[in-house]
Amino acid sequence: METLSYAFTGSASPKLNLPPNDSVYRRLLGYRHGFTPLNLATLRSQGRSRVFPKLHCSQQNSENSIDFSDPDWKSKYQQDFERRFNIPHITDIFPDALSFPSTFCLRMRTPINEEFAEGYPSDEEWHGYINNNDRVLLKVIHYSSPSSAGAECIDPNCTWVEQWVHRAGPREKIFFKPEEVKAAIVTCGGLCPGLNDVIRQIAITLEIYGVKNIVGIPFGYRGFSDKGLAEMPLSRKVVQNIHLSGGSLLGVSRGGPSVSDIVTSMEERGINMLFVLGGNGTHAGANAIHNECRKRKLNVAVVGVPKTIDNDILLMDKTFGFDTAVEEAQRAINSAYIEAHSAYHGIGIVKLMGRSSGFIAMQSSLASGQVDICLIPEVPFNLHGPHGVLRHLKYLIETKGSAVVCVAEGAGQNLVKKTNATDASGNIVLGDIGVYIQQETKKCFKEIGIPADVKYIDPTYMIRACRANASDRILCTVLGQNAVHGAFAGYSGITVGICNTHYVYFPIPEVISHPREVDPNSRMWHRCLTSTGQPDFI
Ligand SMILES: Nc1ncnc2c1ncn2[C@@H]1O[C@H](COP(=O)(O)OP(=O)(O)O)[C@@H](O)[C@H]1O
Ligand SMILES: O=P(O)(O)OC[C@H]1O[C@](O)(COP(=O)(O)O)[C@@H](O)[C@@H]1O
Ligand SMILES: [Mg+2]
Repeated sequence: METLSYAFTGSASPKLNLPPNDSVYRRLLGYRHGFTPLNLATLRSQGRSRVFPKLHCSQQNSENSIDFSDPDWKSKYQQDFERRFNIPHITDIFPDALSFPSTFCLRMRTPINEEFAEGYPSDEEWHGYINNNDRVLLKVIHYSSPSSAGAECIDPNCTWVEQWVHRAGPREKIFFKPEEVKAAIVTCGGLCPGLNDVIRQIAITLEIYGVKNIVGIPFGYRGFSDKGLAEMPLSRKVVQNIHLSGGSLLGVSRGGPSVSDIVTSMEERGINMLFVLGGNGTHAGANAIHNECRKRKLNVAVVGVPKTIDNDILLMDKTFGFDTAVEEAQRAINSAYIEAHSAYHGIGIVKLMGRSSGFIAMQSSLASGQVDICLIPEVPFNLHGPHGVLRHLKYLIETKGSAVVCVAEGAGQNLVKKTNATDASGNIVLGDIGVYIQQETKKCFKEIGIPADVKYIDPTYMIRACRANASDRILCTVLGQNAVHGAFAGYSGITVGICNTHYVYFPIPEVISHPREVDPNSRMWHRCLTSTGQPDFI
């Protein structure tokens, strides 16, 4: 568990040992999913039971909390936030590192064929660069009370505290000479629509800066150690059309060599810019690679691009591929609906991805308007019993004649047999909740003597393998370009993201301290419930 010792010294430079991010803090204070003691009491007094608060009251001791009676608590919190969200820069370890005018020309030239002996062209009069002090507001809602839906509060009064993160984009000064760069791109974890778009944009943008040595590392981190896997040279020509198909040009994998072996391999290959496309696990690896490079005093930029179909990375509006997944899931849900609707007492069950977060299931259910029951990992449910899913299915069959269930793969894991297995990356292999619900539904309707025609659809890999839709492609394009801008600007140990529709750089640890989850007290989840019309299943 994260350390929570808040030592408000009142000195000019307070040493606050704050938790890695707000939601962790909220969790530990019992504010998980926005349920402060206050709003829980309010909701209960209103007789609203659609809440599943888990208050960890035992953790709410004085040692674990900010001293809100300190008149300076807010500015201390902000100072500490500033420190946490500071993005590591090359000058942290090489204070004398030289910078150069950017070769990324806002007025398009062709630096690819230029010699730089005369110095670099600069467009500093153009006002098109990002200033290092440009910031984007992280939270944009001022909740007037902790009882507001989805409230994210720092103190019991839900005081407004501005929290800023760094704006992404090209800087006027760069810290790498393009002709000295060897850039590598690696894609890790599971597939996700848009991987090729990001690879493409990174390669293209690197070329615009004037980099000639660009390679792809095959099959994830494994490609650093497996001698049989050769680097893939990349250029605009090679990547020109790769976005037209799904998957990853470079291949993906789970597991692989140790961080130390990866960095040794990077040294041997002369890689000084590494672009890492992956989810929580990959980013943990990227951050460890960044730290190891610093330990070895290597002048290397490690920049992540969050890739997860599950949309489970903290603090971002969304991750690329998620919109495409939701769109593709419509086909499966619609098929389930047609099958169910056309059958006598038809029940369609669709399982969608989402290891620990139900974003795909929630958004797909909302988008389709055809789902009667949406089940996600964040909201516990009973299958059997008077308030269980099966009882509601019986009601739906009796009243509507058919029903559609959309279940996230990580939902109801307490109901299925544990596999005790892990994949090569150490992720727990989940029990199959979709198959379990299918079997129990068939059994239940047989027992109660009501005919039911149950059809089960598992479209998971079809959704993951497709190419990105137009909106995801734009997101991939901007993220890929910003990753390159971040590396040239001398940042490392960072990842790119979209935050309140603006593009930003985050320090990696802040976005991966735990998987982002659907907040059962959020307006979005309540909208989903309004749309499906489902009751609580507890
Ligand atoms: N804590 C970690 N430290 C270093 N590398 C990690 C860590 N967790 C996972 N990895 C590596 O990151 C890669 C992808 O991780 P995985 O969890 O499979 O996918 P994702 O990045 O999509 O979450 C794997 O090669 C795995 O070995
Ligand atoms: O079959 P695989 O390759 O292990 O992938 C399954 C996993 O992929 C995911 O869609 C995404 O996981 P990652 O973000 O770790 O790639 C999970 O929801 C799912 O459990
Ligand atoms: Mg993972």
